[in-house]
Amino acid sequence: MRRKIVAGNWKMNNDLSETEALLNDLIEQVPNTDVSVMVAPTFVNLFQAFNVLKGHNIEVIAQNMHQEANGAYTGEVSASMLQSVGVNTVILGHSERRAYFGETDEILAKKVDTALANELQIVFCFGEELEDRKAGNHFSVVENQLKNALFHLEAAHWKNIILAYEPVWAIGTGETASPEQAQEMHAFIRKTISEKFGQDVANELSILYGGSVKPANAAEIFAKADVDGGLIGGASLKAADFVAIINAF
Ligand SMILES: O=C[C@H](O)COP(=O)(O)O
Repeated sequence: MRRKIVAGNWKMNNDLSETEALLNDLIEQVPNTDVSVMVAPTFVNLFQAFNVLKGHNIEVIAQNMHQEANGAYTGEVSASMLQSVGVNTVILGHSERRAYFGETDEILAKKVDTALANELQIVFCFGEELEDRKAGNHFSVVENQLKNALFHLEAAHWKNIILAYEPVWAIGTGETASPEQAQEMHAFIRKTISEKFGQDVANELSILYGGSVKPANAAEIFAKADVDGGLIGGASLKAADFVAIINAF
């Protein structure tokens, strides 16, 4: 059985008191559910997020990490630093990291290796830009992103990987991929993984959709056979909206 997951990526939002307030709202409102619920606050609030959520069924995850173990990388955070505050899961490859911070497939392949070597689970993000889709190149772009960053892995590694397909044109724009577009791409991704790593890996792999998921559209996206949940940006910043998305399963 594949895991159903709803993860909130808070991006660079919420200071300490806002973080505490939103987490307390989530404690009150998140239902008992078979959906794995995750939230990704900014680095400086991870430690306090664990304190606030102690004993509650919401996982605190990180938005990023550096590929090196330690050293002279001013402003960066390592895998072992994340682990030392209790983090077990890290988002890698978000399109904003790729676009604004120059994260290439090659860097991401290294980050993936470092995360796995440190026994972190990965939410690996990828997705095409609008020009790619308009040109009809979206499948090959996605396939290359997967190949370049993940195809050097072994089948056994995949128990620690969650994929998040996020078409860049749908992130923060209010424009969502249609449920059919999401399903078509998710099925392609599962087939691609199956061909390389085998049917068992593909069957167990959770593939999330991200890009303007809201309470109004979550149910029809999550209803699709190969969509196992969502990576939620803007709508994860309001407890009521995030909880409505969890309840959309
Ligand atoms: O990580 C989340 C995605 O970038 C989606 O963001 P969004 O829901 O604000 O479009």
